[in-house]
Parts: sequence; C-alpha cells; structure tokens
Amino acid sequence: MNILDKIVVDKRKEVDLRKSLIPISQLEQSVLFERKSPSLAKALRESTSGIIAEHKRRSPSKSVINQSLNVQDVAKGYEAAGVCGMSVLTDSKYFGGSLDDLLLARAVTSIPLLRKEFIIDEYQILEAKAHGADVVLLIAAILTRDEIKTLSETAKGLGLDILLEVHNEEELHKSIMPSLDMLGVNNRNLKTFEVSLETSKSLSTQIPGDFVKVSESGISSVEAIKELTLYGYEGFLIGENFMKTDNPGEHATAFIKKLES
Ligand SMILES: O=C(O)c1ccccc1NCC(=O)[C@H](O)[C@H](O)COP(=O)(O)O
Repeated sequence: MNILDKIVVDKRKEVDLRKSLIPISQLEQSVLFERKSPSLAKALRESTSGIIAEHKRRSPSKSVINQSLNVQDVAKGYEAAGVCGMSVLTDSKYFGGSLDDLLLARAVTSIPLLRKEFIIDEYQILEAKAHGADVVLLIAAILTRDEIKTLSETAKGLGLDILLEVHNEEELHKSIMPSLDMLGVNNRNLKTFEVSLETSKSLSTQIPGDFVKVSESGISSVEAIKELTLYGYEGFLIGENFMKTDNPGEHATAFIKKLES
C-alpha cells in the first residue's frame, strides 16, 4: 500500500464519522455558504508571479516542517506578499492541519483559499464551502473519472474553482473534462517521495490550453519558476520552501520580488 492508499483508507473512516456528527443541513447554514468565491484560476491568469503559497505543518515525506506558527500570521503574511492564493492543508493525521485552519485563514484574508485535502466524498466539498474555501483539490490518483465528474460539478454548483492534480499521463488523460479550471502536475512521486520538475515539463504539452497549468511540489527557486513558465505553467504551488522558515510571509515577499525583478 502506498501513502496515498493509506491516507484514503483513513479518510473514509474520518469522513463517515464527520458525517454522523455534523449533518449537511448544518454546513449549509454557515454564513460562508452565501459568500461569493473569488476565482484562483482568474487570479493566476492575471498575475505576474503565479504563486500559491501553502500552510503545511508536517508531511509524510518531511515529517515536521514547522509546528510553531500561527495560521493567521501566515495567511496575513502571504496576502501582504502578493500571492495569488493560499493553500491550506486540512488533513490532521498526516499533515497536522484542520478545517479550523481554513476558517481562521478566511477570517483574516480575502485572497482565494484552496482546501488542500484528500477529497473522496461530496460532503468534503460542502465542508470546504462552509469553512471559507474558494477552491478544492481533486486528486486523479484516488478518484475514478465518474467521481471526478460528480465532485467537480458539485464544486462548480457552489461557485468553487477546481484544481485537478495528476502525477502521470494516464491520470491526465482519464481526467480531462470541462468542469475543471486548473490542471496541477505534482512533481512528487508519492511512492518514493522523490521530487522532479521533469514531471511538470514532460506533461505540459498534453494539457489542453483552456486549463490553467499549475506545477506543484518541490519548487524552491525563482529559476525553477522561470523555467516552468517556458512550459506554459501559470501557477506554482509552494509549501515547504516558505513554511520551513520563521516568517513564511517575509520569504514569500522576497521570493516574489526576485521573481518580478
Ligand atoms: O508533501 C508530502 O509529503 C505529501 C505526501 C503525500 C501526499 C501529498 C503530499 N503533499 C501534498 C502536496 O501536494 C504538497 O504539500 C504541495 O504540493 C507543496 O509541496 P512542497 O512545496 O514540496 O511542500
């Protein structure tokens, strides 16, 4: 069993429990349910940097990254840096995150927020909306084409953007459909945890031009972004490189300044 399989086994149990504790009718009563979500895809298309900065305390590949920061300080720092959006990991067991992190970030920022989660059930999309997300991640490796269609149409119906993540050609070809906004290529091999930007480069020509292309994981330099831009990427998801520092917002500011200079 690879790490993604393990996460999904745990996630099914977690979602069943959450559903039994909080009914959908309660999620729909959240004031955030009525909020109009800004589009991350649009922000990326209009941006000169394309940075999506992540809040990530720990991960299966790196163990602890940073447990001492306040999510609201991180969110304010990222917004001040001029990022296009913020990714908030909400998985608790493997990443140390929570839906409260999303809610807290929402309370202090107006930039698009991505719920970074292992979504396998429509219920998690309703949770995302109720906690202030503007974008949801769907991971092709853990979903069938029919599931991607149903989940993305549910998200669209709630006014959310969809970032569909792939790791290889097979996942990409099975997933392409009009209800997606952004196609993300994850540079991390989830079997070996090895990171290679070659994954983004090699898949780039196969992503149809109407989707915003996002490169995810293992990005730590401005030079890498400049190179990925030549392959048509408009979005760059960065977690560890910012989160391993004492002040992720300050580092994002310096990074974006260098990128735009
Ligand atoms: O980061 C991991 O170890 C990981 C393991 C298993 C599933 C997902 C994982 N990461 C989620 C992500 O997609 C990254 O947090 C995101 O792309 C940022 O990556 P990085 O800049 O390398 O922190």
